[in-house]
Amino acid sequence: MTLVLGLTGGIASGKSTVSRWLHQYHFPIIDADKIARQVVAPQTPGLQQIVALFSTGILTAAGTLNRQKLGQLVFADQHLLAQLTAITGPLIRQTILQQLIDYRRTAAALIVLDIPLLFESHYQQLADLTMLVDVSEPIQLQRLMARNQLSTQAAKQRIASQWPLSAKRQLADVIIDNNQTLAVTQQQVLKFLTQYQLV
Ligand SMILES: CC(C)(COP(=O)(O)OP(=O)(O)OC[C@H]1O[C@@H](n2cnc3c(N)ncnc32)[C@H](O)[C@@H]1O)[C@@H](O)C(=O)NCCC(=O)NCCS
Ligand SMILES: Nc1ncnc2c1ncn2[C@@H]1O[C@H](COP(=O)(O)OP(=O)(O)OP(=O)(O)O)[C@@H](O)[C@H]1O
Repeated sequence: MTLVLGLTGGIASGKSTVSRWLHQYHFPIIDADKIARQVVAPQTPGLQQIVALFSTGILTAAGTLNRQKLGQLVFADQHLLAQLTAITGPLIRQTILQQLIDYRRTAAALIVLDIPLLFESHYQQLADLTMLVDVSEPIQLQRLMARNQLSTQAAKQRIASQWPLSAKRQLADVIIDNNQTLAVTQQQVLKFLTQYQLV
């Protein structure tokens, strides 16, 4: 029996951190951010569509997508973000669905869907259970600014481009509180795995 876990959070709330721990137990991870990078790799239809929308100025000298520049543009303009997501969203969904089929065939006890926009894009329908990696807004802001070297305004714009964590809290089955140390968070993940007899 396979349990499909929809893992989500807000930007910089700690999804990748929790996902890395789950991967240490050899559970397969379907990583939407990683897939989002694959579907816009050089020579893909995804990258061609982005160039058609933003011009070749959105490429690096090496011909790859300039992610930093694109992030600066789209997170400052909701309309542009919607246009980008209209290109990447269907490509990401197709890959997620295929990976889910492939991993189901391996009869893994747990498959993790690590998807930032799990609720916004209705991916929770694919999951048996949803888990939210939760943080308070001041801590989220602080960690995001530190990790991405962003100003307060730019970090706030990125947070505002997603549903607030307060809304996601109402929908999640399991909430992991990531406001404290990594060790405290890890304990909660272990408790979950034990409760579901996955370790
Ligand atoms: C804008 C881009 C180029 C910025 O790249 P960058 O390497 O700086 O960030 P990265 O991809 O690692 O994303 C970091 C975080 O931003 C947030 N984020 C990314 N895309 C979106 C989006 N469309 N809407 C809201 N938040 C988003 C997520 O929390 C994600 O974990 C990139 O995020 C992107 O291509 N986004 C569109 C694809 C997408 O929708 N991804 C979400 C997968 S569900
Ligand atoms: N409990 C914690 N204590 C201190 N720092 C933490 C903690 N949890 C995560 N971090 C740090 O906060 C940042 C965000 O964490 P992480 O990258 O796991 O978030 P994420 O939700 O995957 O982000 P994104 O949505 O942007 O991909 C990272 O720099 C990480 O090292």
